[in-house]
Amino acid sequence: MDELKRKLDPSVFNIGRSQVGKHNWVQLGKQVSRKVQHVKDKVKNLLLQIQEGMELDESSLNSLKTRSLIESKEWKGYSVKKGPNYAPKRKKFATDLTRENLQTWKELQFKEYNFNAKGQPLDAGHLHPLLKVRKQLKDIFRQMGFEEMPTNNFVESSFWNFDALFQPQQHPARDSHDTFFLKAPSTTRELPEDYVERVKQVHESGGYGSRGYNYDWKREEANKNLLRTHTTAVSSRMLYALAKKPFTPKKYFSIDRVFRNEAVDRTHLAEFHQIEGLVCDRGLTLGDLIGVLHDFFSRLGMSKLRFKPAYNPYTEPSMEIFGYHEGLGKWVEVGNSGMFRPEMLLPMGLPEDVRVIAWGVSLERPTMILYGIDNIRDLFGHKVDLDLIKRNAICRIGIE
Ligand SMILES: N[C@@H](Cc1ccccc1)C(=O)O
Repeated sequence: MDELKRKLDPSVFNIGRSQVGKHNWVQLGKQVSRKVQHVKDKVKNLLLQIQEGMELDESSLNSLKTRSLIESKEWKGYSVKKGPNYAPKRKKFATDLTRENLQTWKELQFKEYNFNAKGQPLDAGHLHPLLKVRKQLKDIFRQMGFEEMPTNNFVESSFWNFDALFQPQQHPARDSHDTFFLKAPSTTRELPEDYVERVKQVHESGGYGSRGYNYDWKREEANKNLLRTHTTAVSSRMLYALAKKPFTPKKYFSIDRVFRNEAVDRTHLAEFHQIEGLVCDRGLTLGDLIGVLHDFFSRLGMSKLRFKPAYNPYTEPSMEIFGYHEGLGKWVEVGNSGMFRPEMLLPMGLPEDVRVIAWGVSLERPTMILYGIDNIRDLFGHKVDLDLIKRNAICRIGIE
């Protein structure tokens, strides 16, 4: 024993000693003598079996594990088999109802429609919402028999913008708070002299049944150039031109830009667009104005209107217009209107029984309501939101 212990590695000696005792392979005494001829190395055989990939019973595995001769590992594998729709070539489904496909439909398999698929985004130019709404308004005016007035002059004289409209020269709207006056050219080149004289008269001392304003009317004030503050300046020029010819009834409209020296905020810009309509005919009454407004606004989708007495220097009576907005479910202020004063029409030379009914609306307001825009600066001006123009749907005015 002592000799064996010296010769062998201690771990081998220990295992051997416990195994020979357990299996009774040798006689242990003073002398060590063999008791069996053959010893089967069971452990070696088990390890060889594992190496070959054979499956072992639980107790063998456990005995190997406790001796740290093996360790267990896990891995995942997949097996791939042919499925029920297996085909060696990709099948092409028919997608269109063409003549050929219809002739051979029995042999074909049609692709199912995907109703959830989104359409291709259109990569194209887009009209600005103001242009879309302006187009619809122009159509409405034309359907109602209105002619468009020429509005291609942003620069106007104070005379046509204010004086001809019986707006007194000390009116607060005329001072530089609300009006942009021009530096160059600062004054207008010519005005119709005889008409200017009649306007001066009616401002200073009245006439045509009016008392006038009783102040010193100054020509220099009337000559001053400005950026027109309203398109009613265009209406005054058109009515004057109309008065020079034998009278014919007219219906005029315009949609164009106006300028006001205002603090810019969510609802105000220093330049915006006005929609102007007027009807000029003999014997018109306030009832005609209300009737035309109902016709006009119901074509815009507002058939419920309310009127509130108001004041304009050039109209009497004057009315603010409120419309019930079905979409918003509330009353909104939509414009201003009135019948032009005799002090304005008679100096022009229009026949005495001719009346003019007129109204003005901003273009931005209905556009903002239609497109759900709450900041006017997203719509117009240098901060305009170009994405908003791309994203916008087509909105139709009118619900009738
Ligand atoms: N000119 C007015 C609108 C209006 C036009 C015609 C008649 C009466 C009022 C404005 O600027 O608000």
